[in-house]
Parts: sequence; C-alpha cells; structure tokens
Amino acid sequence: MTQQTTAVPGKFITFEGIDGAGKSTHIGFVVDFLAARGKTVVSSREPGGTRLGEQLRELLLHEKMHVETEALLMFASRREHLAQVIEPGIERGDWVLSDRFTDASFAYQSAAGGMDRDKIMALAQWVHARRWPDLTLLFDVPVEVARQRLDAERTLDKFEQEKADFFSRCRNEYLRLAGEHPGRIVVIDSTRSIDETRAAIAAALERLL
Ligand SMILES: Nc1ncnc2c1ncn2[C@@H]1O[C@H](COP(=O)(O)OP(=O)(O)O)[C@@H](O)[C@H]1O
Ligand SMILES: Cc1cn([C@H]2C[C@H](O)[C@@H](COP(=O)(O)OP(=O)(O)O)O2)c(=O)[nH]c1=O
Repeated sequence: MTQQTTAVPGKFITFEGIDGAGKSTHIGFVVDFLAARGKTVVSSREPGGTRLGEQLRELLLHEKMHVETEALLMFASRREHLAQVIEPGIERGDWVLSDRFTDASFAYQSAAGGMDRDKIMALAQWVHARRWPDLTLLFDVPVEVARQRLDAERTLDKFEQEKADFFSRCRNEYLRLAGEHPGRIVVIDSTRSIDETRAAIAAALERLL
C-alpha cells in the first residue's frame, strides 16, 4: 500500500509600502525570525522572483509604457511567480515571503497610475482568485520621509522618480486597503527606529505562528 504524506501547508506573507518606506530593510529580519522558529523560508519579490519575472522586472523598472501594459506585465510576472515559487512553496509547507504582490498593483497602477480598479481586480481574480496572503506587512511612512530616505541612498528607478502626489495616492490606497482587509493587512509605523519597527513586525508574525 502506498502511503501519502501531505505536508501542512505553509504561509504566504507579503511586504508592501511606498518606495523608501523600509520594506527591504526588514525582510532579512523576518527570514531570521521565522527560521529561528523552525520554519523553512523562501524569500522572493515582485516584479521578479523567477527567471522570466526578473527579465520583466528590468523592462518594468526602466521602460516607459502605457499603464495597462504595465499592469499586464506585473500580472504576467505574478502568474509565473505563483506557478514556480509561491504555490509549490506553500504546498511543501514553506513560509513564502514576497517583497510586494497585488496590493502594489492597486496602489501603483490604479490609484497612482489612474487605471480602473475593476480591471486590476479582474486580473487578480484571473491570476490568483483563491490565493491571497495570510499576512501583509504594510510599511507606512509619510511621503516626505520616504523621499528623504531614498535620496540619501540610491540611484532612482522609473517608479522612484515619480513626484510626491503619485506616492501620496499610493500611500492612501495602501491605507484604504488596510481598512478594507484588517484581518490580513497589518500597518507597521515605519517612522520609528529600526528596533521599534522590528518589535511591531515580531508581534504581527507571532499571530501566525
Ligand atoms: N526605521 C528606519 N529609520 C531610519 N531609516 C530607515 C528605517 N527603515 C529604513 N530606513 C532606511 O531607508 C532607506 C530605504 O529603506 P528600504 O528598506 O530600502 O525601503 P524600501 O525597500 O521600502 O524601498 C534605507 O536607506 C534604509 O536604511
Ligand atoms: C509588484 C508591483 C510593483 N510595482 C513597483 C513598485 C516599485 O516602485 C517597483 C519595484 O518594487 P521594489 O522591489 O519595492 O523596488 P526596490 O527594490 O527598488 O525597493 O515596482 C508596481 O508598480 N506594481 C506592482 O504590482
């Protein structure tokens, strides 16, 4: 008789926030925090996370294009990411972390870019109707703080060069989404020190363990 062992499904955690909010700073902490609790962690990102997705990322971050083309390519990258990384990881019992997911498409392509919200929702339903994150950490800072942090640090890509009102619309949409999905999205005040921010992240993660 063949015995089938089915792994307990893992979890899916996403990181969101406007550029410069502090997501990347804290992903390593989350990896270590979960690994120390015995979890196998897969850390990935969007756009990207697969060979094809990383090629799409290059185009998305550097080429100007119609906002709907941008959304379609974001979801093309997402479809591949779900097929190759997210779904197999969760099925194995891993904890899959993604630096951005569909909330970013609502914030950037719809609220800031002007694309019809229903079209983003239609793409989300098509690409991952039944798969939404178990937890989304939303790193929230005022636009001016994010801008100062970015300016101090790096060469800016296509999105990072956008003006303050673009990021205000992104931030407002993220906060609106957090209000709509309070069980999934935890708002992390990222204006505080890195240690204080970590404590808030740890508290949010404890709820999933
Ligand atoms: N709590 C914080 N206090 C001060 N600076 C921070 C804090 N969090 C992040 N930073 C700095 O802000 C910059 C942008 O952070 P980063 O994590 O790259 O943002 P994101 O990935 O959200 O674009 C980095 O230089 C980082 O060191
Ligand atoms: C996933 C996703 C990202 N983006 C944008 C937001 C970011 O400006 C950019 C790349 O995200 P990010 O990985 O946060 O950039 P960085 O590594 O430079 O911090 O892609 C969208 O516009 N829509 C999306 O659906």
